[in-house]
Amino acid sequence: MATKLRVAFIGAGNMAEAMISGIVETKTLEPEQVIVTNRSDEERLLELHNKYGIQGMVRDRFPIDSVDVIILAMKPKDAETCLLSIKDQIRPNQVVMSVLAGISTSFMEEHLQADQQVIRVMPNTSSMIQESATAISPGENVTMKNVKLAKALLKAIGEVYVIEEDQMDLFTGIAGSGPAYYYYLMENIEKIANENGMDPSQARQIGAQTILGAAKMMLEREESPAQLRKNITSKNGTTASGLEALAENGGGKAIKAAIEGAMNRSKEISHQLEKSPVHQ
Ligand SMILES: NC(=O)C1=CN([C@@H]2O[C@H](COP(=O)(O)OP(=O)(O)OC[C@H]3O[C@@H](n4cnc5c(N)ncnc54)[C@H](O)[C@@H]3O)[C@@H](O)[C@H]2O)C=CC1
Ligand SMILES: O=C(O)[C@@H]1CCC=N1
Repeated sequence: MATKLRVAFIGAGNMAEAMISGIVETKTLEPEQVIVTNRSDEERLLELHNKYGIQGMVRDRFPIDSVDVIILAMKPKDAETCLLSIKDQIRPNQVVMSVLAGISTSFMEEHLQADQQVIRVMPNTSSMIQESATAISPGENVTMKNVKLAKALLKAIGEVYVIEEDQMDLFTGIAGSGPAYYYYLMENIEKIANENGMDPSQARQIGAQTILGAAKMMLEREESPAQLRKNITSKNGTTASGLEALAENGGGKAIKAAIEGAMNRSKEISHQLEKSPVHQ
């Protein structure tokens, strides 16, 4: 990683913090190489400065020319205004990365200068502990050198996959939103454990270790998930009963609906923005 590289986050919410935490804690960048901005919430900027040592400043005071990489981390609905506000201030050799759900590289390119280098990124909040599954799709003008730079930067927050942009909505449904499904599963495990007399914090440890073990098996073993499942399932045993109940209660259907729901929302955000008056 270039030692002098300077990176600015526009947007100081949960996702920006999760990424900053990974980048600073792994020492991929020194805190003074990272700037975070928002519109006006100085208290939040001070909080991030105190936690990570990075520089915080409100958007109007931020000298955008002073950074090499700009990471857009506001809500998708605020993207268009933000892109138009930076359009005339940025140079072609600055890279604009966006972590926004549903914001395509062509949308960014159309709202910036014609030759602007842009990269669409989809991380998740496990960035905070350097365990994100992050996808990137480079825009048309980005150089290979800057794709490599983006990969190196994002490696600080977990695993990085370069994917075709037409897979980005699906990736968002599986991985960007994905941690929430496992947290929801865990909330329910804790609830059931509590109803059956187990301390919720102990249930959380046990449930999380079980998810972690299964995740590691899928990453480290060659068997398919179906085979790994079969290996646990004794005839007339407990797992068979559990899986039967899961199927009878629409387990597979629920997982499909969740991923498709998130994927379709990502597509919908793109379509809504493309139809917006400023865009036309
Ligand atoms: N939270 C998550 O798990 C993930 C979020 N994302 C994407 O990250 C983006 C941000 O999400 P969160 O951090 O959860 O939202 P958030 O609501 O916590 O943070 C958004 C931030 O953007 C700031 N902001 C809005 N407009 C601005 C502007 N014009 N200039 C400067 N700052 C501005 C707000 O003040 C706020 O600090 C979203 O677009 C979302 O799609 C992507 C992957 C995962
Ligand atoms: O809920 C959202 O829209 C964002 C994008 C992926 C995760 N959180």
